[in-house]
Parts: sequence; C-alpha cells; structure tokens
Amino acid sequence: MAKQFRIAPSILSANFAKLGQEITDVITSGTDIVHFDVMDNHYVPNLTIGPLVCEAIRPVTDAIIDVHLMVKPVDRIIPDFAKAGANIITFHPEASDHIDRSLSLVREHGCKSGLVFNPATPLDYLDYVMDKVDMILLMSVNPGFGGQKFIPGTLDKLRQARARIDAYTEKTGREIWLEIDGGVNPQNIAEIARAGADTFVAGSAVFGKARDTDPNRYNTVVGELRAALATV
Ligand SMILES: O=C(CO)[C@@H](O)[C@H](O)COP(=O)(O)O
Ligand SMILES: [Fe+2]
Repeated sequence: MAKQFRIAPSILSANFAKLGQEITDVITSGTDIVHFDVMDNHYVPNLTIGPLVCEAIRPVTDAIIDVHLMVKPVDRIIPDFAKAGANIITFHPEASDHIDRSLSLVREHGCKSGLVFNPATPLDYLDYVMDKVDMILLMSVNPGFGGQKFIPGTLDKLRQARARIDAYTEKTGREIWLEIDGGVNPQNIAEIARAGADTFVAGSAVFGKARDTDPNRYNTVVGELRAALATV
C-alpha cells in the first residue's frame, strides 16, 4: 500500500494581508495541514501570530491546524490555542519546565500533542513520554525564520526518530506522526521521506514565488512535491 504523506504549508511565508484566501488556495491545491508558527521574540528572535489569528482562520478551513509553539513558557498559552481551534499543538521541550505536564495539558484541551526537536536537541526527551505524544516534529533548521537551508544531519536524526516510532507502534499499535520542518522543497522531499518523515512542512517553497491572485497558483509546486513523494 502506498505510504500516506501529508503536506503542511507554513503560513509564515503566506501573504498576511490575504491570509484567509491564501489558506483556501493552498489547501485547494492539494495540501493537508495548515502549519501555524508562533514566535514570541523570547524563545526565538522573531515575533509572529497568536490565538486571535488562529481563531480568525478557523472558520476559513476544515483542514487540520498544526500550531508550532516557539514560545517560552508554553503552559499559559496552550488553552488559548485550543479554544481558538487548533487541532495539534507542539512545543519545544526546552521551553517547558514540566514536559509531561505540558503534553497532558494539550490533550486535556482536546488537541493532539507533540514535541519539537531543534537540530541540536537530543531525542532522549522522548524516553518517558512516548505515550503522551501524537506527533514528533524535527526541525531541519534553527527555529525563528522561514527560508533557511535544510541541515543535512537531520536525515540521520529522522532515521533514529522513525526507528523509535516503529518500535513503539509495534508494541502498542498506536501511530505517531513524524513531521519535518525547515528548508523542505521539491528537490529534497523524497530523500526526507525515505529517511522516515510522513508529514512535511514547507513555507517558502510553497508560498515563495506566487503572489498574484490566481487561485491555482500553488498547484505547480504542490504537484512537484507530490510527484517527488510518489517516487518513495
Ligand atoms: O518553524 C519554522 C521556522 O522556525 C518553519 O515552520 C518555517 O516557517 C518553515 O519555512 P521554510 O523553511 O519551509 O521556508
Ligand atoms: Fe514551524
């Protein structure tokens, strides 16, 4: 059976003046998930969007909204994003004083939970919390900005994360998604998929070039991403 791959455009690179339309158009072009990057100018050196924007886009799409929290601390803001319509909430383990508690908090508010690993963050943080994790997100750039280059060492880390997930799924029967974030494009996505990712964030590769009003303007790049995935 063909593997199920999900494409998650990062709206960080979308045109914020037309955000609702951008989301409709990019999902219609054959993508699956809205990746929503939250930066606080504290955990990362950039400032983006918060729960109010999540609430505003919720009625625009039925697609999963995947909130990537790059904020510290995390617990106070988790309920706000759940109420704003997030489906998945992920956070960086370094940004939480009590990882187990933060993961539980996400689920108590009705969302899927996940941990995010920076390029230099070890996967050991997963050791005692696999049961509380629905998604593992590996950063293939240092967090804070779109448009950076994929760090090749992430491929080996993906293989390690895939091995952990497969062993866990075999034991428990429960699936965990493996998402990759940073520098993904039509040229490298197949290699990234072969290393074990099943969910692919792509920001600048999708939104970077097309800024006109043609509703089909994302079809070409999304088609290229899908065609590359079909070779895996
Ligand atoms: O979380 C982040 C950056 O910190 C990402 O989600 C980026 O927004 C991905 O952008 P590209 O690397 O695909 O341009
Ligand atoms: Fe992200």
